[in-house]
Amino acid sequence: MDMTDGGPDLVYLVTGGCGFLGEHMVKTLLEMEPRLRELRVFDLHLGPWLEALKPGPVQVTPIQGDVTRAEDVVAALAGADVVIHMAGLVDVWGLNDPEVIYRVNVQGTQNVIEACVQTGTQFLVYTSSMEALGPNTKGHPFYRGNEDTPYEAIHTQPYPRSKAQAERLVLEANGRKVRGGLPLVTCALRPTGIYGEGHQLMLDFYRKAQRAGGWLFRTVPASVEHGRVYAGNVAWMHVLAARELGSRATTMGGQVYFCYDDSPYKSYEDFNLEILGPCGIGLLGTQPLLPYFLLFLLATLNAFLQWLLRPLVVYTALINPYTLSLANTTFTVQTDKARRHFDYQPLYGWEESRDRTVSWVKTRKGCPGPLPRD
Ligand SMILES: NC(=O)c1ccc[n+]([C@@H]2O[C@H](COP(=O)([O-])OP(=O)(O)OC[C@H]3O[C@@H](n4cnc5c(N)ncnc54)[C@H](O)[C@@H]3O)[C@@H](O)[C@H]2O)c1
Ligand SMILES: CC(C)CCC[C@@H](C)[C@H]1CC[C@H]2[C@@H]3[C@H](O)C=C4C[C@@H](O)CC[C@]4(C)[C@H]3CC[C@]12C
Repeated sequence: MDMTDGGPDLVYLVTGGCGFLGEHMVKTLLEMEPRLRELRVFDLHLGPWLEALKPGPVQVTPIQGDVTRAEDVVAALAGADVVIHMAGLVDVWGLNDPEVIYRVNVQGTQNVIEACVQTGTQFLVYTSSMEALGPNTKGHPFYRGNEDTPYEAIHTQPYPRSKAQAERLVLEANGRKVRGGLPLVTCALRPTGIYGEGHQLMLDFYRKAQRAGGWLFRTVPASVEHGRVYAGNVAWMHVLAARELGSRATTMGGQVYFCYDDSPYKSYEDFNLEILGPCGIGLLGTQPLLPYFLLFLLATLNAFLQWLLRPLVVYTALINPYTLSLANTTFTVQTDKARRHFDYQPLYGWEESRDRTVSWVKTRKGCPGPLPRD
């Protein structure tokens, strides 16, 4: 990628561009990447909001496609300079069969890599996850760690296992020769729990609290820190990583970066309260209102019901043994690797990130919507 000339001559492809993070990604690229000539938005389900972007100076090309179909990916990538690969199945609730999660998250990523090689696309930024590393099932805390902090990654669940496998594929592909003979340059970004406009789970908590008279009930000790990062900053980090991969290939190629910003270190529920508090929601209890063993029992019962009802219906509940252990294990990051390697600074400070999310929740207040994991 020629970094010297400032003209809009680059073609980007964003897979999963119509998801929660994808929408932030597409809008941030259009706003912040002046060298963009064409932005291809690839997704299984295209969002109607894309239409509003079409009259702008950058050519926005919606592509309905499936990352598990190699031919879809090759066709979408032909002639692209950069691919930001964030399509994936985010499923920690057992909604999908493990093989489906593998096919989309791992095989889909392999398809993206092979398509880069085949079409000559030289730059690939992969949206990984903190879960490629942890928390592990032993409940080991990862307290404000960085990319070099030793941690025993143990994956028993399909989603984190798939993210770890896909991340490895992406990093190992760094340096492969693409069509035309140039080396593929790859890196992976690992967001912690993302929040922001479009965060369905935040809305689910909001509506649940509304039905309970405006209250949430504490289930996780306040001392358990859970990493959170604003979607706009995660998107911005992808913009910068993609921009710099060309000129800093030796430094950045094959590297992982945690996504971080100024969002405060808090428990999962205390953080949610930062957003939902200004929307009129309170959190009851300074300690968990139910003892852990009861929550664990409930989570196990939910897992049992899921197994029992599987032949008839896919029963899912918010709390299962895995989500309970995720929420109850400290996992936070403190790092400056992205700043050192590609000059990343958050685009939005904490107050602005919070306020943007609060405003969004408020606008969604009256809107009916599904509560898929009630
Ligand atoms: N939400 C988080 O807290 C979080 C945290 C860390 C990492 N991530 C990662 O970020 C990425 C985006 O997550 P999100 O929260 O926006 O999820 P999302 O479900 O909102 O978006 C994923 C998008 O991928 C698309 N998709 C799914 N299967 C596809 C397929 N076979 N072909 C093409 N497109 C397909 C979906 O239609 C959807 O638009 C994922 O890779 C996820 O693992 C998310
Ligand atoms: C109060 C709790 C017991 C209720 C259950 C909360 C639970 C649904 C939350 C807790 C932690 C959340 C995950 C965490 O933020 C990180 C990620 C990584 C990312 O790659 C996908 C989303 C995910 C799994 C969050 C999902 C919701 C979780 C499990």
